[in-house]
Amino acid sequence: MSNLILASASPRRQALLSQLGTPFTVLPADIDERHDDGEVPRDYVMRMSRTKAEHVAQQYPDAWVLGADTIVTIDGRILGKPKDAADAAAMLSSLSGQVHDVMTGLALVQHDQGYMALETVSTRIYFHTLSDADISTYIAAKKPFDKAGAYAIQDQEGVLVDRYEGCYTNVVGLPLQRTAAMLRCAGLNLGGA
Ligand SMILES: Cc1cn([C@H]2C[C@H](O)[C@@H](COP(=O)(O)OP(=O)(O)OP(=O)(O)O)O2)c(=O)[nH]c1=O
Repeated sequence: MSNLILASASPRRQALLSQLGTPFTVLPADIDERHDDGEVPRDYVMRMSRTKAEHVAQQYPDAWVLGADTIVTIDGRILGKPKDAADAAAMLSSLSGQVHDVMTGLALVQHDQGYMALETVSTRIYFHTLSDADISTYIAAKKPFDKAGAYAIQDQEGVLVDRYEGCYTNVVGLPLQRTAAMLRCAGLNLGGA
């Protein structure tokens, strides 16, 4: 067991964290991801990332545990992963021609030392205007059911996202520069990063 644990089932987060060069173990945290009524997006992603990290840290109190949660937010609403194709179509049509933010919460926890660091990172996304046919073609081809907001910036060949401002890796699920800074602050060595 490595001293650093990524509390995530996301293959994208695992691939991104590997780029920092520090060894880690993956242990997904199966938690309830429903949001509370009236909970603002920033509070929600912080609560989710903290809950994922703490869930694993309780079992491994001497390990450093990193949890993350990514959502799409538009007009104060939270879009998580779509339930089905109809939900995905409704999400993509609400994003069509609009500007939204992708927000990731990050939590680094170490129980034995009582350590907890929380961060949020936001990236602004400008979407193209999409027709109903664009939306159904995208959903049928890409099946984006495991993605917040029903799309993946890394898997859309420019048909959805016109441009973005801010951190790209944040949209894919793990803002790398901020994650590296958090790990460094906690005294964790990063191999060459
Ligand atoms: C908007 C967007 C989201 N996503 C992904 C990132 C996250 O993996 C996912 C949001 O779901 P999350 O609940 O943040 O993460 P997860 O369920 O994949 O993994 P875990 O909870 O175990 O850590 O959407 C993309 O890959 N590309 C994108 O463009």
